[in-house]
Amino acid sequence: MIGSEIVEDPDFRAGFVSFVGRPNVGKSTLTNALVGEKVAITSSKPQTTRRAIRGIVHRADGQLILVDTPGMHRPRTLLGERLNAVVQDTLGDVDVIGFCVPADEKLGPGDKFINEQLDAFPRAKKIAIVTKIDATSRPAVAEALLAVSQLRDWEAIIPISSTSNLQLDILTAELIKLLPKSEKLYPDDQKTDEGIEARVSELIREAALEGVQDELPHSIAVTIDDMIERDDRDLIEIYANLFVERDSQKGIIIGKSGARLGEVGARARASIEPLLGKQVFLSIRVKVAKDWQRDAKQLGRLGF
Ligand SMILES: Nc1nc2c(ncn2[C@@H]2O[C@H](COP(=O)(O)OP(=O)(O)OP(=O)(O)O)[C@@H](O)[C@H]2O)c(=O)[nH]1
Repeated sequence: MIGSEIVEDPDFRAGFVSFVGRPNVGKSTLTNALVGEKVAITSSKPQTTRRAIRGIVHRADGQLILVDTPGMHRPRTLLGERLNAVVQDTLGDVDVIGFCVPADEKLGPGDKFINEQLDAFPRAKKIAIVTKIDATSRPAVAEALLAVSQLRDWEAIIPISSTSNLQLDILTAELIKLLPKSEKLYPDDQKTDEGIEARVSELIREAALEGVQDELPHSIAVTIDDMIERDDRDLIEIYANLFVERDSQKGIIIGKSGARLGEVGARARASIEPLLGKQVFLSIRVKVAKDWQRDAKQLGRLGF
């Protein structure tokens, strides 16, 4: 063979990294900030992440494959148990675990509980990430760093802010150093390996979560029936179902004369269109799946 010269860098590193931590500490926001594209959904409501989503960070010297796990918590419903099973499966084979604690809150029992769980994954190297340092004072950050340093012997402890882009490059470099030497695991232009339908349904769920009351977030699931590319126009038709658990929740989602559902659709379209690079026609049908979180058969149908 002539001329096909592939320059292999013997020092290149690649591997899997997972961020863990209590709900709402900023794991999804960090994933998105590192990848530079919206791959994981974020929300001010806890426990909005349900799937292990991968974001891929490409650097000249390495490739980080980020596995975003749901917040670890004590299970209350069957859905909770499945989420925890996802966490266990994920952490069983990552190279590095990034334990996230927010700088603007005191280290609590929830953080300690999760830190203790990490003993079950001896293979993974462990670093501590102190998140949201923009949201508090320097002394508070110092206090958070000190508190987390006392939990275990971390490979590194790195303070960051995802929203103010503080120290994210340092974190990336530090994570790459901890990965095994390996060739590239994904092509350069790939940022996630999640299917497009899964990403679209997550964006719809995110749009539906905005502004809803506390108990509702856990009750919402979205499935996609169909995505049809129109030949005659630069347009994709998306037919989605939004499931809630009770009739009363259906009313909340739809709103007066459908006003709220209209807003949800508009918000979802605004984030789906840049993802698909096309105009989107979006149909959302709201359906009731009674107590789906507790029902194994329904959970399966909704993709959990
Ligand atoms: N000020 C500030 N806020 C942040 C930062 N990172 C995340 N947040 C906010 O914290 C909230 C939770 O962020 P998420 O990324 O959804 O948290 P998570 O840990 O993924 O949450 P779960 O999916 O529930 O496990 C959101 O309102 C974010 O905007 C940060 O660096 N600074």
